[in-house]
Amino acid sequence: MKEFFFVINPKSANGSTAQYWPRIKEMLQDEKYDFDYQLTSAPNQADEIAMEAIRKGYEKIVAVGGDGTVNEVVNGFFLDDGSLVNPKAKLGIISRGTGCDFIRTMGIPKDVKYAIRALKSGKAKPSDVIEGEYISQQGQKIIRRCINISDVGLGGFVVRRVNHTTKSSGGFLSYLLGTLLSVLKCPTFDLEIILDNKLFFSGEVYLAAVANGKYLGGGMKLAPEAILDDGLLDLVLVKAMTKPRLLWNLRKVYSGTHLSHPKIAADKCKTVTVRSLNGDMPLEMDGETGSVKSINYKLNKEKIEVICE
Ligand SMILES: Nc1ncnc2c1ncn2[C@@H]1O[C@H](COP(=O)(O)OP(=O)(O)OP(=O)(O)O)[C@@H](O)[C@H]1O
Repeated sequence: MKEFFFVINPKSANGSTAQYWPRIKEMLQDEKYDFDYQLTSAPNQADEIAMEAIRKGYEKIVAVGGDGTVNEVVNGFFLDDGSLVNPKAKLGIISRGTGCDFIRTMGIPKDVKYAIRALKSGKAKPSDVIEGEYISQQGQKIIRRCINISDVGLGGFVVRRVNHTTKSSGGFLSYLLGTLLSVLKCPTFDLEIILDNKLFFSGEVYLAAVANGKYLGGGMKLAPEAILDDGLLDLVLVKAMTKPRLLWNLRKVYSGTHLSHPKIAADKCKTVTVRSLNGDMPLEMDGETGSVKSINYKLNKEKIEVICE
């Protein structure tokens, strides 16, 4: 059995990974890596590919793509009941996305050459995994896991917009522009937020985020106090305020200095329920979007080991 299995999303980084993968493969061969690999041929396939590789016995599964690919591969590590397919399996990341937000908190190099070297370090750190449970628009109960951040409201609005652009100006600018335009259009949402079974807030908000990592949107430090393996969820609420005020305060989110703002609330907890009091709200989980009326968050019962420097 080879040491590594790479799952590559050729469509990531604006489609450029398709051309760049042969170069990565060459670098891996030069560094004498022992590996097999598979490219995805459609969306939402990376989780199945990762799970099959783990079942075959590979213990180092490396996602090559953006936050969406990392999300899918993470989902491939877990059975429906939240237990690991193989507790010895570890996640590696070669980031080829535009957002690249999870690796910022984990400290995985963005530069492919260094990311490849980090895979050899043999070091790994545990990360919590967020579990979101909701009813799909088709009426099915869905359990989806995410490793970085999930949010309802403005975040889903932004990601939907950005995912429909080419993202050719890079993550920072694409998400900044997407956020500015979305703020102008996005309404507030009348929500009820329940933390550890107690009502935390009820009223109009732009965004309710549940975080494990600190960053989203190509470098916005939305949850500066989030710690990857503390066994807690970080809730960040952006309550209703005027749009000029929201735009003005956006700069503070990049430096993570927004938590003291009177219209921001943040807390740590074990479980969060976000319930809309008027219709569906946009949902985002690690950059993948949907639409829900209510969602329950908790931490998955098992952590995932992530290979890092
Ligand atoms: N072969 C494929 N063809 C079309 N889409 C794919 C394929 N493989 C994966 N996808 C989809 O591509 C989307 C984007 O992937 P990903 O998020 O990894 O890249 P990105 O958008 O460039 O990065 P980021 O989310 O960090 O900005 C995901 O929704 C994924 O399901």
